[in-house]
Amino acid sequence: MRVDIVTIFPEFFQVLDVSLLGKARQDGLIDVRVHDLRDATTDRHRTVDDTPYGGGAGMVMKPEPWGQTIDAILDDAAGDRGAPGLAVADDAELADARPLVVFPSPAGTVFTQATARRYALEPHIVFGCGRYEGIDQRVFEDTAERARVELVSLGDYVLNGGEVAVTAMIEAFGRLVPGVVGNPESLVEESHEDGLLEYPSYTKPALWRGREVPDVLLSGHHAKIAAWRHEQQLERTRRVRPELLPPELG
Ligand SMILES: Nc1ccccc1-c1cnco1
Repeated sequence: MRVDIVTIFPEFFQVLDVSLLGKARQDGLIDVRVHDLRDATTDRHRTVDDTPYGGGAGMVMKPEPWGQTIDAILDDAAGDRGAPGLAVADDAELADARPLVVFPSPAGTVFTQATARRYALEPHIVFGCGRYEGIDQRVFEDTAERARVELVSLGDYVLNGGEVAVTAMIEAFGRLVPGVVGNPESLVEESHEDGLLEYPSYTKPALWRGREVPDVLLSGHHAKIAAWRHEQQLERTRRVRPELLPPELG
């Protein structure tokens, strides 16, 4: 899987060199390439934004550097995908074959575990990190002529830019890419994986500051343990996130 990130803060993504994702990159499972948007500027000050048409506070990111950078990435990836003259699939397949370009945005659809699962199956995703004031709207429209474009939000709060959101999304789908996590079993029993919040977990010692571990977890009775854990999931979900409960369990 190839991931391209366009940002004015390339150093921000050094975080992707450590931990699980660092190993996935070393193992060649995820090929992450970071692009400095300012490299596509032509003026001495490497300007990437300007005042908004129609007035208002803040600055808007200029379209030219974005168009040039995204075109270069998509042209490079098209070259990776094989020689020119590639058989052109019919419309349905072509839509699936086009790369995915994701722009974190407070105006986007909310990123969920289902989004992460879908992204983990994509051969190539380009992430465009904009500022809160936004990227010139024509960038999304122009990019949509050659790629699938998605505006995605992490939730209803304000960030200064897309870099934090992209890091979170890469962690969320990166761990689902086959081979990244050693034991795929560990991906199954997690919050949101089955639509419910996860059950509480315990480990040694059996007694800690006067607090014991639930007896059922020490019983060795696997069916009872599974039933207790599922009940805990339902109780926790009902209490903390009732909107996640399936209608029949609401
Ligand atoms: N606030 C933002 C500003 C810029 C790019 C993304 C966001 C964002 C994404 N999810 C919530 O906010």
